[in-house]
Amino acid sequence: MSPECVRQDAESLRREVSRWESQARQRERRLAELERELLEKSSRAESLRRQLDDATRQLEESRRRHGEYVSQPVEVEVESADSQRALAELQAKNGGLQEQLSVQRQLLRELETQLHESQRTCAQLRTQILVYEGEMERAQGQLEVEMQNLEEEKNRVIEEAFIRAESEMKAVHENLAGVRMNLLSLQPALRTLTCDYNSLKRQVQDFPFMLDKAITEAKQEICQVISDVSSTNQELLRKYKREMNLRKKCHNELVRLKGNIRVFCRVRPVSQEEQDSAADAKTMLSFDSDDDAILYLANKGKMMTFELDKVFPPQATQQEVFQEVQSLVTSCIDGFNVCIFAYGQTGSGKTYTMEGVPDNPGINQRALRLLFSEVTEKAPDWDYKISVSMVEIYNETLRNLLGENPSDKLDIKMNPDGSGQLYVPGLTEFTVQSPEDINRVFELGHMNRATACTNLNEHSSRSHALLIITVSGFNSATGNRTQGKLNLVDLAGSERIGKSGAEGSRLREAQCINKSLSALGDVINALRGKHSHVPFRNSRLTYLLQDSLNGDSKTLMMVQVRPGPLTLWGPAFWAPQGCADPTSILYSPVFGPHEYS
Ligand SMILES: Nc1ncnc2c1ncn2[C@@H]1O[C@H](COP(=O)(O)OP(=O)(O)OP(=O)(O)O)[C@@H](O)[C@H]1O
Repeated sequence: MSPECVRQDAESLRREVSRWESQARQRERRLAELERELLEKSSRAESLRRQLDDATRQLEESRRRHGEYVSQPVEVEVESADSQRALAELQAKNGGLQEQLSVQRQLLRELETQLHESQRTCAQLRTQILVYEGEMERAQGQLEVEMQNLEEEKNRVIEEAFIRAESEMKAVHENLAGVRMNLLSLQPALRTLTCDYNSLKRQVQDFPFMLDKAITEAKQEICQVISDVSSTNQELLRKYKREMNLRKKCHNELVRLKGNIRVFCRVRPVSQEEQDSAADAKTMLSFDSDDDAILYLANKGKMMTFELDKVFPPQATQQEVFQEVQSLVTSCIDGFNVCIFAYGQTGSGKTYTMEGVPDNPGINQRALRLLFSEVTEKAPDWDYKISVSMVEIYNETLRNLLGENPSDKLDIKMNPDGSGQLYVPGLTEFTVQSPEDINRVFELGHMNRATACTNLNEHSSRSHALLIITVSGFNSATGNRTQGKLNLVDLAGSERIGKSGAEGSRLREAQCINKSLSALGDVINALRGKHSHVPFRNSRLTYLLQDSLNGDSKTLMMVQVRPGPLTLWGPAFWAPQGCADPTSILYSPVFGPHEYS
């Protein structure tokens, strides 16, 4: 039992005993009262008895006297009438005394009854007192036993605590001895520290003077460094401008040597459906493991070789493709206009290359993210603004995909500012400041494109989708300004009308697509051939992109190819030499094909 429990038990027993004691005291008081009452009643009974005795004595006296009178009746009768009157009075008195006696007797009986009653009560109370005393003795005995137990428990607990305290004391003494030892060994260290502290204190006192001196020296050095840096900056600025000019010259030279139009080819992987159909899966294409610019095509026992700027095999990833185009993308930060076209027949992977899929984005998103990181790196010298427009060309009609009314038709006009530049009145331009803005813009463009048609997949195959990114920069140090435009174009599918057998509105759609693709081919051929006249106005697409195809702008044609038998490939590989189809560049003297038997 814990000391706390023992203490609580003793406390409750103590309370119980005091309760019993107060009860006993009450009963003792009551007993005393009853005894006092008994005494009173006994003395009253005694006085009544005395009264009774007196009355009896008087009565006896009266009787005796009466007897005397009765024994001498004649004498009385003879003696006098007075005596007779006295006799009558005595008789009346005797009657009264008789009555009094009977009353006193009655009273005595009552008092005797009361006395008996009181004696019985007294006996009962005495018995009760004896019972109480017995109980009290028993309680006292119990209490003493409990007290004894508690005393023993207390002694045991105290003994245990004492033993514990002794062992703790011993441990504390040991610790103390260790601490004393440590203290002894620390004393020399303390002396060293005190010495160090004193010397530091002296140094701190000297510090303000030293600081003043150091600040003055540092100021002089900083002034010197600032003047050195400023002259170095001017030197660097001069070199930077010279490098920029050199870079531009080199680029122009490169463009002149290579032409500013590149052609890449991307072959998409065989889909599950195509794999299931054994005939379709048989591909006639092969690649050169040593030269990533060569594509082989087996046709009627002959091997044709196409030489392009770059060929991406089916396993090429979105990142690998983007890596090859990123220098073109960033050149718009330097003020160049750039066009990247995805060209190919329906299902060849144009949208996959340009837009990509949510978890693996294509050139559009990657280009915007790269532009963001590049312009951020150039801050704070350069301050850039990136704005975005989205346009769709369907049946030679221009639609504003970021506008409030995407079904409204837009027009292309000459800018009234006299710059000779074209512009599209009413075309919505969003300034984007973060990758989140880009996502919002793409979502809006996609939603507007979807709401304007009944079947988005079919519609997107038959319309050109353009993402136009304008990057304007201002260098606060040099005052230089730049403006470049990046046009990312997902062209409509390039099916041949004759083969598709289209009629009515489908025929008109196909004619429009062919017309605009031919116009694009004409423009590219005229630009590559450096013709004096370039027929930009022959289609909405080439007219809209005039600024971005002309001059020192850069163009990339990404020819998308779907695998499978030759019959499925469409005009990309079938266009006869000299045909206006833009893919005829594949047949140009530069790219081939070279036939081998
Ligand atoms: N490189 C690739 N890797 C994996 N899947 C691809 C690749 N290229 C295309 N695909 C898939 O092939 C299918 C057709 O591609 P996509 O829709 O991009 O073709 P498209 O040329 O844009 O067709 P359309 O002219 O009808 O718009 C899609 O399911 C696409 O996800």
